[in-house]
Amino acid sequence: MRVLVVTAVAAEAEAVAAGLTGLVSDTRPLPGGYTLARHARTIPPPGATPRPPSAHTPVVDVLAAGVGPAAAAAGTATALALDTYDLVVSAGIGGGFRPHAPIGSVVVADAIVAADLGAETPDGYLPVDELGFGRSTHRPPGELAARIAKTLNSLYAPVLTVSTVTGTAARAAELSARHPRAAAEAMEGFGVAEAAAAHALPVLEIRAISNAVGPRDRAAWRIGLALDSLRYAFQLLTPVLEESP
Ligand SMILES: O=C(O)c1cccc(C(=O)CC[C@H]2O[C@@H](n3cnc4c(=O)[nH]cnc43)[C@H](O)[C@@H]2O)c1
Repeated sequence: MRVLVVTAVAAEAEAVAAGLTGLVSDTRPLPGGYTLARHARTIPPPGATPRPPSAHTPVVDVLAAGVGPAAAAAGTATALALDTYDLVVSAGIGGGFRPHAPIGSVVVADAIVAADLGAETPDGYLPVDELGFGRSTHRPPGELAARIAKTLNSLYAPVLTVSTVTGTAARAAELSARHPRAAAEAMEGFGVAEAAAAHALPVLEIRAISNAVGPRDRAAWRIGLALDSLRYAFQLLTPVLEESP
């Protein structure tokens, strides 16, 4: 498979890259000031037939596109316009909804939901699809996403995309009431998914939980632990990502 993994920041991209065991990496600049790290197996595993590199050689490209859905969409669309891929993955750290997703756990999205793309009304929130302006949910390919969740022994549940990090119990309760199965929130998945959809490509989202969704408590963040979980997730996923599409 040719896979594009999009993270927000360099530390997440480095954790993904560190997990891609056995793959050799190089970096290349993209227009817009992005740097793409390409990971590929240059020496075939024992028993595999050596083939010259082609547009179908399995690669895992990793791009840190910036924080938030707009930066994620712009970076993803730039990379997708310049090369051929079979799969796009939004990956990084995220907030976990209690009690489903404890710190250090991993969530694979069964739905990627724009949770604040809509309108407030006196009768409550209306998502953008109910306003008639598009969509607020992307569905990852069920069989692959479920298999990856099983490989990672992770939660398989909706991941919300927000432009503002939740920082109060009231907002966490509101989001949970609207999306009772949601296990995580982050800021990029929906942007990555919109760009993937524009290129007719399947999309996954994988989040390692660094903090609980709720009242702001910066001291309780465990970014190192979440990055470790992210690295280990991609270590387990390397053989899956190298499979034929
Ligand atoms: O200073 C704060 O209180 C604060 C709280 C949460 C997140 C931030 C960030 O600037 C990180 C955003 C970055 O990390 C992902 N992320 C991690 N946890 C969450 C979360 O609970 N809600 C939303 N996004 C989260 C996100 O995808 C961004 O890439 C600062």
